Amino acid sequence: MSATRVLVLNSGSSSVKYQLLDMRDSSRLASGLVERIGERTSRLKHTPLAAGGGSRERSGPFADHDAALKAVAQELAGDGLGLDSPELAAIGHRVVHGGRHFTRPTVVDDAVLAEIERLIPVAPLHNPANLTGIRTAMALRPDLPQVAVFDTAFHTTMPESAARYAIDVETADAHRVRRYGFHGTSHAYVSRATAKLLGRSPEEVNVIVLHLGNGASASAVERGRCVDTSMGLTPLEGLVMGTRSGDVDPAVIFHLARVGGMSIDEIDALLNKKSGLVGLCGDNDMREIRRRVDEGDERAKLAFDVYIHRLKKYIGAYYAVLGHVDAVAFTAGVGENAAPVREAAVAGLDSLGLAVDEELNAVRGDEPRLISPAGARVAVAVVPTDEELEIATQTYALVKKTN
Ligand SMILES: Nc1ncnc2c1ncn2[C@@H]1O[C@H](COP(=O)(O)OP(=O)(O)O)[C@@H](O)[C@H]1O
Ligand SMILES: CC(=O)OP(=O)(O)O
Ligand SMILES: [Mg+2]
Repeated sequence: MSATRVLVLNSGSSSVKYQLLDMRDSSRLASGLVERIGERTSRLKHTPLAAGGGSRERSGPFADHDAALKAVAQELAGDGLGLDSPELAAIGHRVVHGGRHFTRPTVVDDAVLAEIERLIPVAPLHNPANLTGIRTAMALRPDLPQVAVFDTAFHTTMPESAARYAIDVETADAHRVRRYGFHGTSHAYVSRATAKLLGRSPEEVNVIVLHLGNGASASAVERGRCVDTSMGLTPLEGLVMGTRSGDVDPAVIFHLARVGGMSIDEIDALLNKKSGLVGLCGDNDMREIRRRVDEGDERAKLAFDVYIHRLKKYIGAYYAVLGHVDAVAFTAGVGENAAPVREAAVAGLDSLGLAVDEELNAVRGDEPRLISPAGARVAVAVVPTDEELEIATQTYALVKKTN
């Protein structure tokens, strides 16, 4: 096959991240981001890496994901990297919810589109954006394979004991209520990269991966296979996130409806958009929260403490699930950049063999690195995730196989 380039689209609820890669050496030709789609202040930042130039910014407004992607296509064309290029082999799409059906990357056809659409109620912030991304890309290049790479796929190996909620089996099955897990592309990539950092193969190690971005999730990876993860039916369960509550007693919902007089939609918006760090202190950016903590702000300290307490609980839980842990890996925006979060999350866990070396933890960089003291029983690592590279790799492998 002569075409060796893959365009990856990671469409979020209000953003699109993209990368164009040459899969001969996995090099990046261009990357970019459209933020705040649908708002008046939306903007596009495009970095043509192959051309060696700096980033270009373009302000919107981009009314929806369709408009945003058309603008991305124009930017790429401006660098001679347009979607009409014969060197483009496929377009890879992050799709957040694939249910139980999709366990591996899949070439999109009408049936696949229909299934992604059917799953919208369990990924209302994500799947609609993913669908628009696929449809717009299909319209621009109807001849190219469009490949869906699912956030849920890596977690389909979870045993029933971890995937089942303890609710009536018939009711759960009738409505496909179970724990699916998300961020799987990142958990897969980071657990493998962590094994590599340790000089071992993925099948030889047990890793706890902490993906701490705006959305956040933890996973327990046993010899390369996911055995538990913190997100559930939807990306709301588990850790404290930027705007999502993570775990709450389900009776909070009944209480807010019955006693608080709130509608289901209002409670949904509360838990998904007005909770987590933003609900606790008004900010969802960890940089800002740390700045406020350092100034003695009590609300910011409360938010930080609740965030860390939950994170620590999951580290302990997954330690128990795995029995033996070789490494704990921190990744995504918070995990890769926020040294105080990493330090606080493992503080006091020496008896589990977990500790962070203060100097190593303070080092910044883009490469996977150890931050535990020399000779520690469990490695603690910072392992930058690269969901776009992983999606491109899976996409290219699939189209090469089918061509
Ligand atoms: N230097 C930093 N220090 C602390 N936190 C950071 C830093 N840079 C980014 N973050 C955090 O990372 C978050 C974004 O993470 P990211 O993985 O890009 O999220 P998403 O993919 O969900 O948008 C920001 O909201 C912010 O809290
Ligand atoms: C599934 C999920 O939470 O994704 P994100 O972190 O991109 O919002
Ligand atoms: Mg992310």
